[in-house]
Amino acid sequence: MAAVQRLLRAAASSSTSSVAAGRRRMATSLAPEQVTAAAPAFPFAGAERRRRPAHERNVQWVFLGCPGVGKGTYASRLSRLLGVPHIATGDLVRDELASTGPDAVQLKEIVNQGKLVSDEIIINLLSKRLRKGEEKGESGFILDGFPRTVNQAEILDGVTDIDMVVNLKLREDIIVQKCLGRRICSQCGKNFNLACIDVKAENGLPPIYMSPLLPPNNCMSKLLTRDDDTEEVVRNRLRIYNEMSQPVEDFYQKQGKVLEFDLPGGIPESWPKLLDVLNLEDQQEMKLAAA
Ligand SMILES: Nc1ncnc2c1ncn2[C@@H]1O[C@H](COP(=O)(O)OP(=O)(O)O)[C@@H](O)[C@H]1O
Repeated sequence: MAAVQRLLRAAASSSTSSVAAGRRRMATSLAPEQVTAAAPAFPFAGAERRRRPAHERNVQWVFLGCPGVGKGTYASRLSRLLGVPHIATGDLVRDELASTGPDAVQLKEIVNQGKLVSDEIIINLLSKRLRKGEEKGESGFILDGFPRTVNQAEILDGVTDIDMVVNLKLREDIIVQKCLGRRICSQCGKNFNLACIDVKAENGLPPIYMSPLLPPNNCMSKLLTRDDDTEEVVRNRLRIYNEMSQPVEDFYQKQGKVLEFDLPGGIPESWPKLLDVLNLEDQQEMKLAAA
């Protein structure tokens, strides 16, 4: 069964607080003889056997980090380098908001307060995106913004293998400045950042310089700020991240899959270092040589 169908089945049971709860509910809804005879040990037990081994597919990575840390930037660069889709659940939510879909109004309210949308909605959006990709022959992925709760991480674990989790880190005061500088071009859809971060070394912390990511002239007059990039909402998103998503880091730490990466600065400083720790410098050189 395709990963998408497994995820959709997981979404159907994700309205409970956890996969374990879904498993218990499934067992208790069955007659006792069915529990022993028919109930699988895990709702996706068949899926376990059909997982594709890593050597038969492309990488399946997750990017973690506070809102605004730069997950999108690095995940999309790596996805181009490795030839895998970069799937950002925030983008899926924004696409849904821009649509006239049935969830759009309810979603807008949640997102504009910096809150998380329900696991059920997000998993449905992700499943749809994965299904489209599978139809096009995509293999592997870099997930950005998912999972954000332990429940989402458990569901993902139930349907597919995650090879590695890259956890990007940056000081919170810098993250707030970066979020407030974010702009998106209403015409081409590209992301830019007007903030120039120049923090001196203090209290034993290294200096950090991040140059702005300025748009070309033709985008300049079409820049929009996301409705959820006000200081109040950004701080709320960070608070929610610390509460809900910090445990996701612990979840993957226990599996020994986390690569911690402290961003040393902007893209020029961080990108080569990230390639170095991921052992991807050769890949980058090959790609440049082929270009
Ligand atoms: N995995 C998820 N679970 C729940 N809500 C999500 C998830 N991913 C995105 N969202 C919703 O979309 C909004 C924007 O997400 P995103 O673009 O990832 O934020 P940021 O760029 O600030 O990290 C979030 O504030 C949240 O409301």
